[in-house]
Amino acid sequence: MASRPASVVAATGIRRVFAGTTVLSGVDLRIEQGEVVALLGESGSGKSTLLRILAGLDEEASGEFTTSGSKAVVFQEHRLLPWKRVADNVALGVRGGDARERATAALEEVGLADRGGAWPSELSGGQSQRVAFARALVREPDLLLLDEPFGALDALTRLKMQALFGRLRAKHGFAALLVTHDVEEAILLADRLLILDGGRIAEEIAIDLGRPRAVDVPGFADLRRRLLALLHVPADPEEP
Ligand SMILES: Nc1ncnc2c1ncn2[C@@H]1O[C@H](COP(=O)(O)OP(=O)(O)OP(=O)(O)O)[C@@H](O)[C@H]1O
Repeated sequence: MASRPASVVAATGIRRVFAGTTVLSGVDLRIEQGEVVALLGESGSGKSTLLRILAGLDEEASGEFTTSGSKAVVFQEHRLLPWKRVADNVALGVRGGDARERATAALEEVGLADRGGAWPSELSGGQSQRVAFARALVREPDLLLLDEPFGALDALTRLKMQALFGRLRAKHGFAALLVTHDVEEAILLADRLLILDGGRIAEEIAIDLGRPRAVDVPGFADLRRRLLALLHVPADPEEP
């Protein structure tokens, strides 16, 4: 019998209280190797808090969690160091004599092979976010933790970045936790959806729409409508 692949994230009973207010009251979560899980929830539901905990950036949380393999985080803002050139930003913290070559290869993968010598201030928002992805990829992560990585981009750039993410994922096979407000993005990119509500995972939905996937595949609209209802958003702007 084939053994079950190890989970890249296994968390149970994650709790986080800020100044007497319970934001996470007992989150259980597993992410399997190569699986993309989108985390949805209303504003303030604790999505970023959970992601930061899993990234190891919040030591005040309680509960148990393990992550296996290497991980990298991409935030809504690119967080590039303005005093380092693009390639140096990507290579930052990468050990080994081939760090430079690996940074160049990662930049090539995100379509910015020719911008390694540029300063971050010379890049557009979309390009900067590509660099942020290159900086994550160069670490060959088993797990990407993504906090609204396309949230600050214009709608067209966002679509291009979603396509880039799909290609990178198909090639590298990393697992990801994708925090997003965008219901369509979640359905397009994820294998499974989680809805955070009341401090817990209130709903879990496997997406069986196949790949490649587009907004017009059968089942997409129904799932979108169901998710909007779960998030208490009217599907029709004129709905009373
Ligand atoms: N460092 C902090 N100190 C105090 N309260 C915090 C802190 N970080 C988050 N919170 C509170 O925890 C709650 C959840 O915040 P979080 O940013 O995780 O929500 P979110 O679901 O990611 O929201 P959004 O979708 O608006 O980004 C909010 O009420 C927020 O004010």
